[in-house]
Amino acid sequence: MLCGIILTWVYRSRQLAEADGSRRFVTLLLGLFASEIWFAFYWLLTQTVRWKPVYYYPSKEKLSQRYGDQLPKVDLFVCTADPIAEPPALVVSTVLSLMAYNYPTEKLSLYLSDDAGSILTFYTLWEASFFAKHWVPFCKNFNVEPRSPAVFFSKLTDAPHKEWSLIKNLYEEMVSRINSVLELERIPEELISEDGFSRWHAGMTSRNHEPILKILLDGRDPASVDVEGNRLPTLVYMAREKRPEHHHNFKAGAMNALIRISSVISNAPIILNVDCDMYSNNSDLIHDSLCFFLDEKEGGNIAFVQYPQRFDNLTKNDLYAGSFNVPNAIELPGMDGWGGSLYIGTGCFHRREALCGRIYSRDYKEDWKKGTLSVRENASILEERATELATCTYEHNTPWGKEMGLKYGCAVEDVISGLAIQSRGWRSVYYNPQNRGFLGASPTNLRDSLTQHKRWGEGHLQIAFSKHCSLIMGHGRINLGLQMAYCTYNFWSLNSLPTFYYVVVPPLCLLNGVSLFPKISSPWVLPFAYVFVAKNVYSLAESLKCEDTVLGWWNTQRMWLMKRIGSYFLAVVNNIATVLGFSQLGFAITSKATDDQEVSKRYEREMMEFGSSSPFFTIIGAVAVLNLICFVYGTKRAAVNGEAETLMVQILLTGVVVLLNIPVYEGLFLRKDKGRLPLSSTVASLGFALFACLLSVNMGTAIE
Ligand SMILES: O=c1ccn([C@@H]2O[C@H](COP(=O)(O)OP(=O)(O)O[C@H]3O[C@H](CO)[C@@H](O)[C@H](O)[C@H]3O)[C@@H](O)[C@H]2O)c(=O)[nH]1
Ligand SMILES: [Mn+2]
Repeated sequence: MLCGIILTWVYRSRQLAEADGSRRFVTLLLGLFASEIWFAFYWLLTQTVRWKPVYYYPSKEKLSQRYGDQLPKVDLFVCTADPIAEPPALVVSTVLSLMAYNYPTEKLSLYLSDDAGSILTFYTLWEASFFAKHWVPFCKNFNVEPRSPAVFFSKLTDAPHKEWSLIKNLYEEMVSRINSVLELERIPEELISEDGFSRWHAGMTSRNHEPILKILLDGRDPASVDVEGNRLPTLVYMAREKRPEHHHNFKAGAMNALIRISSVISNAPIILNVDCDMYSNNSDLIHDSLCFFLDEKEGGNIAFVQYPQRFDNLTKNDLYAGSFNVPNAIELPGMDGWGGSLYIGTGCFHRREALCGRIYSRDYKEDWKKGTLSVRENASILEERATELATCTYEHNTPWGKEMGLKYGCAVEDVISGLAIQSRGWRSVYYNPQNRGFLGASPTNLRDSLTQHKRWGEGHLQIAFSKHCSLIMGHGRINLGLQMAYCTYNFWSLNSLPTFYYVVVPPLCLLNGVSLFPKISSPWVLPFAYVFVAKNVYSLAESLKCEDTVLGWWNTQRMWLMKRIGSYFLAVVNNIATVLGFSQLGFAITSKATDDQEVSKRYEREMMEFGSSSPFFTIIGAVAVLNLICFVYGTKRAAVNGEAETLMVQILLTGVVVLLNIPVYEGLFLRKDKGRLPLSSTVASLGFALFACLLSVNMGTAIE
């Protein structure tokens, strides 16, 4: 590959040297050359995450033999932020899947952070605290898998035994109560004055309210037991204080508040954090994860154990490339070979001390008994003490959000915080078990998917151009391989500009008969062809090895194009706007709810869902139309003027872009259903594409 790449550079240099006269042509070539140099550089970066992957096989039997009942306490954090975008029934299932872990219940405490500060979410958790009394023993007695009731009951339709129907009924009744409360946007009259509920009052909004903290189940209370008389895990609801004049720092703010309040209630040395849309798919995960931390030889410097983000709502050919199969199976283990994977925000077990900013040192000994000796305090006194830690002003003039907890001010708070932890001397582990640790919901329409990638692209770019860049912050602290591996993600967005250039300039030149590549009969075409074919065959083989389908790989290529010219391009624009002070950091929550039957049907049939207008679609549509026009007229022109030999590479290149964009043409011109591109996008795309073509015709004559 490297030889091929270098040969293409040789060709470009000679082409530049020979380009006599036309400055415009030289400029065009320089742009192309710069793009190619970038692609080569980026390709090189992606080799670092393929160099030496590491795979783990923990042995939980040995763990049990060695530690018996001396295992540490574990705190479980779940974040939710919006009862509309994140349906409470989903949140409850996530919560229950964690409460039912095969782990001594008295050692587990679950904390739910509700950034909406919604009484509806509180009601949901209150319901869950009752249902848990049936669910937890049921799971353990019948070895239920997975332990998310929503998923478990949706998998089996015929009752295998009486108990099953009984619990299923209880579950369905609970969900219907939750849903009717949501519909009415009001909790039942008789609950209003109950403890907990009474903390809500008129005038409270999600952006303006005092801190609310309620221990719904107190694990230390002998009366807090399930239907069989066994202790239940502690269950805590938290809505940190929100005031319009204080920035709340999105999920990072929520996580830091959770770290603090849990430190006075249970203070477990290990923290698991998951997003509300990710249930645990394996009830033995805690044991697996502890194998890493408690390993006597290797465990001492491990700060976090990250599981991959996997999804159970993907279609067969993964239309929106949401599976991340290749990163999950190859790139993240590849990072591990250099000292640890990224922290990706959910499905991650942390060492509390490392998360709180401790610098690693060889003689540090973890106190695994931490939190177990807490003095028996009255729950309401505990609540009061913890509430003070969830106020807006608590963090003022403290290291929270900087050296302590998750970092603030970045759209990928997880990645930047993980890098900071590694730069403090800790290592991380990436563990991708066969039976998939956590399962979540991936975006089910193009717009959501591109929006999510825009947020990520923005965050990563922000890291790349700050003092937190892995090459700066990591310099001398983490392995050079790991610094480079971080760059493959941090530089995502920078791919947008060269890609844009590559899908706009060569087609326009084709339209005008300007040849940018070697003749198809020249031997110089070989390195170009080799690099293109080898890169794609390799990526296809890799994809297939990671359980993608061929069509799935093709869809991934399309999504790469769309992400680069849509999400990443706007991420670059937005970053510049933020630097100039025109824009502010945001966190667009990914919607997890679709109740539109038609939309779901189209998703199942893998029809691209455009739906509403968005700047993404204007860009994507314009590029697609432009390539189509250039392909049709350029090919015709080449045939008529006998220029096929000199223009063939551009015809092929434009042809590939046209093929990738077939669903876009359908959405623009052919489809009639509601998922098609809106008329405004069609008009705008046509307008921009035609404008660019006309403009180029003028310039083309200038070059000739
Ligand atoms: O102000 C906020 C905004 C979001 N969240 C929570 O953050 C989580 C992630 O939000 P989601 O809308 O699902 O975004 P994703 O793009 O799916 O999140 C991915 O990317 C984020 C960083 O951009 C990481 O924090 C996540 O862990 C990772 O799954 C959810 O549980 C939200 O409830 C909050 O708690 N407070
Ligand atoms: Mn999510």
